[in-house]
Amino acid sequence: MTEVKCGTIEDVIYKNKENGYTIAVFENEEESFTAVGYLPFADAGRCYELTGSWKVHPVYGEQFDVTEAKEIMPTSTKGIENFLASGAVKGIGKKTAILIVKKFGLDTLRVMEEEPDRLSEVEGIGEKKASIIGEAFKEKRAVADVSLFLQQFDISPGCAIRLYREYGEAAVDIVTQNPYQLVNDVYGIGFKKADAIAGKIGIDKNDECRIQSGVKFTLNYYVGEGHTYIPQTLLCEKAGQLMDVSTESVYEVLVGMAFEGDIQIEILEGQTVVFLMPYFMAEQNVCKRLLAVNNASLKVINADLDSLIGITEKEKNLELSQNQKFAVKSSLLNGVSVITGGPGTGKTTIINAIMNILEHSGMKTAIAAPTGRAAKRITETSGYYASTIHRLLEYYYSEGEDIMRFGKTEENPLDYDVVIIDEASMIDILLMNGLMNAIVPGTRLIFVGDSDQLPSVGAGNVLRDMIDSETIYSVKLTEIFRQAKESLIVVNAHKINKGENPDCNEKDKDFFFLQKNGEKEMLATIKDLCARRLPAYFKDCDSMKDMQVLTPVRKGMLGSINLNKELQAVLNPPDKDLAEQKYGEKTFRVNDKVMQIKNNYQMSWKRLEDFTEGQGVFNGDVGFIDHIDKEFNEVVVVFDDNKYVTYDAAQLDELELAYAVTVHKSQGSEFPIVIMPVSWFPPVLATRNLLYTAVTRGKQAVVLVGSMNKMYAMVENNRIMDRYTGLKARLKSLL
Ligand SMILES: Nc1ncnc2c1ncn2[C@@H]1O[C@H](COP(=O)(O)OP(=O)(O)OP(=O)(O)O)[C@@H](O)[C@H]1O
Repeated sequence: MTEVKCGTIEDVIYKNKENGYTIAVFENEEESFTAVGYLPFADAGRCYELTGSWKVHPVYGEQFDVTEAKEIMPTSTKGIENFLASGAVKGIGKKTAILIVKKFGLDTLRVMEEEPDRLSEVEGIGEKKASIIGEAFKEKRAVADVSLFLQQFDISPGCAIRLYREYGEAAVDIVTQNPYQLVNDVYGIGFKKADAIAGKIGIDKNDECRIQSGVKFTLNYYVGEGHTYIPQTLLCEKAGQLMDVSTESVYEVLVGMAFEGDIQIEILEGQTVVFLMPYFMAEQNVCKRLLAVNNASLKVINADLDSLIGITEKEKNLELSQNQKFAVKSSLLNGVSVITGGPGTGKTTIINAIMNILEHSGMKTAIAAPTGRAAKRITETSGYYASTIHRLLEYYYSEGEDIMRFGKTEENPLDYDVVIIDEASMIDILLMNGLMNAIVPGTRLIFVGDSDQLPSVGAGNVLRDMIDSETIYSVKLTEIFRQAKESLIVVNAHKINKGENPDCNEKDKDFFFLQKNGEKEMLATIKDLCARRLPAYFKDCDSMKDMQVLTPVRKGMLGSINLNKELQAVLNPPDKDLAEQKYGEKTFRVNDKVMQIKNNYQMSWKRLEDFTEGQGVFNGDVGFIDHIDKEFNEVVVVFDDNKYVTYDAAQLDELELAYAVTVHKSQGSEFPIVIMPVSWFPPVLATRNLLYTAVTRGKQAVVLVGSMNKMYAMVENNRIMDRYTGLKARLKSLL
């Protein structure tokens, strides 16, 4: 029989933060009881009106099974104090809760809602904090209403906050009118979730909005896998399967979508293919501009190149090989050029030589790389300042449009005679598009990178496509120089790349293999290496900063998720002095090594030493938790260059532990010591390419742990995931 009960949470026994499923002990004036169900934001001290019925659990006995839960405001002073002390309102912790209730008593919640300024009458609360608390309370009340309504669609409290932040009061209307809109607007809601909501609302399977959304979802899925387009037949088949509709229904909707400008249907090399519009525009534009820059006449260097190379060799006290000289010359003689090579083949040396020559020639030059870490490394190894490509292009967050934009554009281009882009294998097509927009013909554009690395995380295969098109001048460096040859990491990387097995465990060398059987033993060894053996051996190395565990996968015992949990337990165990903040299954603790997992151009950072401020935290940025403010439920992370970034509780889904990261995420970064498990991994991932990328991340030592045979299998597995990208064909056709 359905009943309605009110009560205050005494104790939370279990809470799934993702979906709000909770088991909690409630109390009211008459009884104490256990309730089970979806309770938004459940915490001790909060009051609810529960609708449900009594059930008898075979083990735990009688429980109140909740079908609907509505948070209500407490009515006693003790209740208000407990509610505020629960962390329900940002900015109020236990101590402040007591002081506020002491001041305003039963009038507390009204004051917070109607006269938040008056909170500054409480000791320790300034005007700014009063305003933060007022805003937070307002948002809390509104989110509670939205969340209550969205419970029926299994939308988690965390998602409800994001929905409210995106749509404000209109959230409920948008969810019920076109849930598919959420897929585009709200991080964390994908097609499947929107489709489940639509199912509950009763939207028809063949509804046009549904199919359009399914098509976009499928295209986005392929973009996420690195493709810029997908063959039309494959798209119809996959989207049809996803939505359980016929391929014909998908095909019919495609035409309308193309008409609306959401997608582009094109015949590429004899095949009908479909692009999401931004990727089509980017490919076309990149192609057109690359050719324009390549064919433009260049500012003349007023000296003989051979003699400039001679001067540089003298000044730098080195003799460039024939191939290196050739690379230097061709990069200065062509509008666009590419220099590739594996580790130790002299890419940095060539950048240095080119920079030296350009300085002598009075050319204005910029060096940039796709990631902050790569840019920092170039500055450290070459001595020339390098920025990220984003910074070079003066990115900013455009508040009104809610997107990231570049300040450097076709109308306001970069003012350099030469632009050198290092780690070019990591540039995806959208970033390349931004770059090409800002380059005027007449600029020399030099791409340097290792085309055998894994391709960019984002869609496209820009570097390889430029090389394979044979329209851009490319030089491949193959010689490994003496100093580099002393490193087994370098020698083995080249062996792996050629399909040969690496040499391991040579005395006084830097490439080690620890043979271990079974995943449990591998995991135990990795933990022991990080916590004890490696710090004891490499005395100068910091196990948090200088060692990096890499893994091919996210899931499983040796996946990054589990490795992080296990490594956190040994490298930064719980301690009464280290504050913690939970998010779903994750626990963040002060000192933890963490990684930002999506580009967030809006997120603000502050540098304490010079009070500079800016916006933008990027996918792959690694930092450490500096402190956790329990009163504000905020986690403060310090990233490279002492940039402090504050995450509120709802933003913690953008953060992951980073004791272990996937090899894909590690691209462009280098670490003194790299440790990687080698077990059975899915063949699409356990490739030569991936092993090569992982090994080349290590500078001082690479330690592989697991099965030697599995490593040999990876070397054998020369499967390169082909990406559907059109840049190569476009470049060829325009030539
Ligand atoms: N022409 C040369 N003569 C002698 N030594 C050279 C020459 N070119 C490069 N080297 C040396 O080879 C080593 C590797 O060169 P460099 O660091 O430029 O390669 P890289 O391709 O940038 O390597 P990585 O990708 O690993 O950073 C360095 O010690 C460098 O001094």
